[in-house]
Formats: sequence, C-alpha cells, structure tokens
Amino acid sequence: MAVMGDLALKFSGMIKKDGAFDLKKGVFGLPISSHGVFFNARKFRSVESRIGVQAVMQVGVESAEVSKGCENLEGFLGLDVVSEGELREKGFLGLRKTKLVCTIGPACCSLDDLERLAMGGMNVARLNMCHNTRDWHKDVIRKIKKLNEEKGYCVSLMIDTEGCQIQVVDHGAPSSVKAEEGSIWFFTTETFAGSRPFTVQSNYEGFSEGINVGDEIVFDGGMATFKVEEKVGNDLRCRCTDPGLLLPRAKLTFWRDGKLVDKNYELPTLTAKDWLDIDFGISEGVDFIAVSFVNDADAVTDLKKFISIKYSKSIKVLAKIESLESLNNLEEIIEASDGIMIARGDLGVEIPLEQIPTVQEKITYLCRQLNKPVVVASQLLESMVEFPTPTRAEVADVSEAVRQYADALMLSGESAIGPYGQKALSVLRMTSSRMELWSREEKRQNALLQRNVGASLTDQIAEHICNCAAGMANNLALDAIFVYTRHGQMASLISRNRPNPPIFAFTNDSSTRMALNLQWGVTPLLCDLSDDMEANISKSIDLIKTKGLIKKGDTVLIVSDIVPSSTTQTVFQSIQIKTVV
Ligand SMILES: Nc1ncnc2c1ncn2[C@@H]1O[C@H](COP(=O)(O)OP(=O)(O)OP(=O)(O)O)[C@@H](O)[C@H]1O
Ligand SMILES: CC(=O)C(=O)O
Ligand SMILES: [K+]
Ligand SMILES: [Mg+2]
Repeated sequence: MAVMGDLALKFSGMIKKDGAFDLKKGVFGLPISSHGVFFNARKFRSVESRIGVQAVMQVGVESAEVSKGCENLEGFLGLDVVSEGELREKGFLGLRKTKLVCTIGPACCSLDDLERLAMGGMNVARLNMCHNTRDWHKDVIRKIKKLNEEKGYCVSLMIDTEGCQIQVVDHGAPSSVKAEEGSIWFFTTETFAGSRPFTVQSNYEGFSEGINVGDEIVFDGGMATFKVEEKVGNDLRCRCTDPGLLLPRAKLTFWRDGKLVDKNYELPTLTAKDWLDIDFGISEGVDFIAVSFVNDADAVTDLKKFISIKYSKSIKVLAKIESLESLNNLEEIIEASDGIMIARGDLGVEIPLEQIPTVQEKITYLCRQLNKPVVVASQLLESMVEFPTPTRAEVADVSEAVRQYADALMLSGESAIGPYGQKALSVLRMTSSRMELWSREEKRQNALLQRNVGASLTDQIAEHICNCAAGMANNLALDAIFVYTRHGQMASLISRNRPNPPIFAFTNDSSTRMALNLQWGVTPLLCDLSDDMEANISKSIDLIKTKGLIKKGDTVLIVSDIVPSSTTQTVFQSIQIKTVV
C-alpha cells in the first residue's frame, strides 16, 4: 500500500515528460514477454471465427471453461430483483430500456445508500479513480458485490481511470483565487509550498513548450482567460483578459486564433497510476474499465491485449471521448473498444460548448451503427448537486439523449456528492421511460437503418436474424424477445434495432450477464445452457411461468446463437415464435 500511495502522490504532483511512459512500459513489458503461453479462447474466437471449424473448436474450449462456474444453475432463473419487480408491476412493455450509471462518492457509499440506488434502478456503479483511496474503492466494490450476491441485485461495476491532463496544482487552501481583469500572473512549473500571489503552478513540465506570445490560456473551459505576454525560460507571464475564479486542479487549455493548441497527445493515456488502478480493478472483479482521455485506438487495443494475456478474462474496455484528438479518430476508437462514454465535461473544455449537442448525436449514431454501447455522461442533472429539482433544460437534455437512443445515462456529482442522488436517479428513470414510450408510440425505430458489421458469413447471418427478429417483434406486437447467448453478441445485435418488446438475454456466463447491463433494452439472466436448444427454451419458459412472470397466451420471439461444444454438431442459429400454453 505504501508504494501505491507514493505513486498516486507523484502523479498528482508533476507529470514528467518521459517518466510516465517508462513506467507504462515496465508494467506492460511483463505480460508481453509471456505472450504465447496464455492462449485465450475468447481472443481466438474473435480472430478465427471467420475460419469455420477452427472457430467452433475454440468456442468449445471456452464454453467448457465457462460452464465450470455454472454447474449448479440447473433449474435456476437468474433474474435480478429490480427487473422482476418492474416486470410484475408494469408488464413487459413497462421495463425501462435506457440503462443508468451512477458515480459513487462520499454521499452514497454506505451499504444502505448503495442498496437504495440499486433499488432505484442503478445498472452500473462507476468509481472514478481520480478521487479517494484504493481501499475506499475496494470497500464500495465489495458492498455492491455483497448486495448482488445476498439480495439479488445485478449492478455491474466500472472503474474510470484518472489519466493525465494539464492542470493547476492543488496547493490546498485557499480553495480558489479570483483573477481580476488586467492583472498580471506568472505560470510556472517551479514547485513551491502553500500559495504564492499571482502565481499559477502547472502540473506538466512541458506546459509552455510550443506556446507563443499572444496565445491564450483558458481555465476550466472558460472560468477565466489569460493572454501570454512574455516567455521567461519555461515560465509564462500573462495578463488576465477575462476575469474569474481559479480553482485547484483547474484544467488548462491553450488557444491560438480561436483554435485549440492540442497538447494532450504529448501525455500518456494511461499513466503508471492508471495501470495500478486497472490491476486493482481487475483483481477486485470489475466489469468495465472506462479509459479517460483516449486519443486513438492504440490505447484501447493495448489495454485489451494486456487484459486478455495477463488475466485471460473478459473485462469490457470503454473509451471516453473527451479530447479533440479522439474526435479526429472516432471511428477507429469505437471499433477498437467495447463501448464509448461521451464525457461531455472534459470534452466541453476542448471544443466550443455549442458543438457538444451535434458531436453527441454523431457519436451515439455511430456507436449504434458499429454495435457498441454508448453512455452519455456529465451535467445531465447538474443543478441537482445542490437543489432537489432539476431545471427544465436538464430534463430536456436527458430526454434528448434518450431520443438519440443512447444505451445509458450517467450521474456524476449528482450521486457522488449531492444530497439528492436517489431523486436524481428517479428523474433519469422517469424521464427516460417517458421518452421511450413516446418513441414507441411514434414508431420512431422503424426509421433506424443499420450498417452491416459482420465480416464472416456466420456473423452476417446472425446480424440479419437479429434485424428480422426486431422487425417481427415490433410488427406482430409480440410480448418479449428471448435470446440465448454465451457472449452477448446476438443480444446486442437485437438491442441495436431498439425494438419495442424487452429483450431477455439468457446466458451461462456471468461476465456476459454483467456486460449486457449496459446495453439498451436488455435484461440479462444467468442460467444453465446446454447444447440442446429446445430444452433450454422450454426450461426457461417454464421457470418464468412458475414465477408468474409470463402467462398463457403471451407470445415470445426466440433467437439463439448457441454454438455447440462438439464439432460434429451444427451451429444453431435460429428464430422462432412461441405462444405460451
Ligand atoms: N470517490 C469520490 N470521492 C470524493 N469525491 C468524489 C468521488 N467521486 C466523485 N467525486 C466528486 O464528484 C464530482 C463529480 O464526479 P466525477 O467523478 O463524475 O467527476 P468528473 O470530473 O466529471 O469526471 P472525470 O474526472 O472522469 O473527468 C467530482 O468533482 C468530485 O468532487
Ligand atoms: C465523465 C468525464 O470524464 C467527463 O465528463 O469529463
Ligand atoms: K476519471
Ligand atoms: Mg473527464
């Protein structure tokens, strides 16, 4: 623990221009050298599934591993208590489609608080590694796992890396300083204790490199602005041109002729502390890693390789879109990732605010096209950090994200530090349910076009089956869609069509179940799956009927992509409709 503490401290102090990269190599070098020893079935599947028989063999290896942990699922219907309650109360069409992510912080970290959020519809709990200690995060993770195991909730866990950006060093008190118009300030990397009048210390050694006289320095996307008047060695002498508050850890951006001077790419996406946080998260069993300040696909690809080689397990990697550079490489980043977070907070520091709505719409559209879940994050209900009711504009913003068919919405400070976290969650819940209903009534999903994403024939067949399934379920006004899936691919392909009936995804892989928690309209269930598809179907229908959740006359559409573990059996991709008798 002492080592972790030291590193954390170092990185919140000064970013060395090369130090962080060296450390990253150190962490990464270890698993790379063992490449070839740990062959991972999942990795094989994605690469080799285009080569027929071999793919079946590899999937066979994996399914054998997977079923090891699920031996006692026979006759068990792993439906979470919240979905079950919602289903009983509101029926199939009443199930909420948009998923909800809550950032956990000091205002909601007791077991009771967490349970209230789980009951209120939190699908994913996000831990921002920028704040607090690993022990604090460990405690939250364990509490959530306890709630899942002992009380039947199904809340997935996400860690969000700190990353690094050019910031003002936090000297402790005073918490903020006012800069008056025309006042002269020095920007430096020289370290000093306490605060020094008219001096701002940056955390990045190279902050002034490439910056010219006449350039502007903007605090936190517009809190205050300075014009560079003189370069003095590594320091900058600046005049305040737009007065405002200088907060500790404020983000610094540099502008020339109205355009951002992009210095982010000089910094590593994953610092040494981030790698330690990632190791910590994986060993604590989190389901998602959200990577801050991704600039290109490489950061995501490297991390996914690292996880598959070192841990041989499936942990979903989400790329956070919050830099100008990430917008330039958007499509390759989405393709490389398991999902995207539109991190509007930091994004709004790098691009003009008026561009955020169109950028958001473009990203949500592209993610759906490429079949990757997308989370819309930051300031959705910002006023609720302080007040018990949202502004009308905030409700309109939430509705707009739902109208765009985002998979998930995220609370930040509203749940982490605000006193009205549960209320904010219920505002998200009610607002999204309302917009979902309107979208169904208006038949808006009929206009959704899908891009073909499958490369192999098998993948293309799966995709067409899912598109047809969604169309049939809507046109025939069926009650529910059941999909049997080991890796969640079919469930996500159906979800992509945003169909009216709820999608129940039956899987025997608990990591697939937790990952599907972020997917629009999918209720994941953990159950036993055999190679006998007909037996799987009738058993799950019986179990749901026994619980009184489905009744005689209900009609369900059933989709399956279970690939049998024996190569002598054929791949079972099917679509069928059953009326409950
Ligand atoms: N674990 C925590 N401990 C203390 N404060 C927290 C914690 N998590 C969040 N907060 C507080 O909640 C506020 C909003 O949280 P959040 O983590 O979403 O910040 P953010 O700045 O939007 O995210 P990021 O740092 O990834 O850009 C933060 O300013 C912070 O004060
Ligand atoms: C969520 C986040 O990182 C942001 O909005 O900046
Ligand atoms: K973060
Ligand atoms: Mg951010």
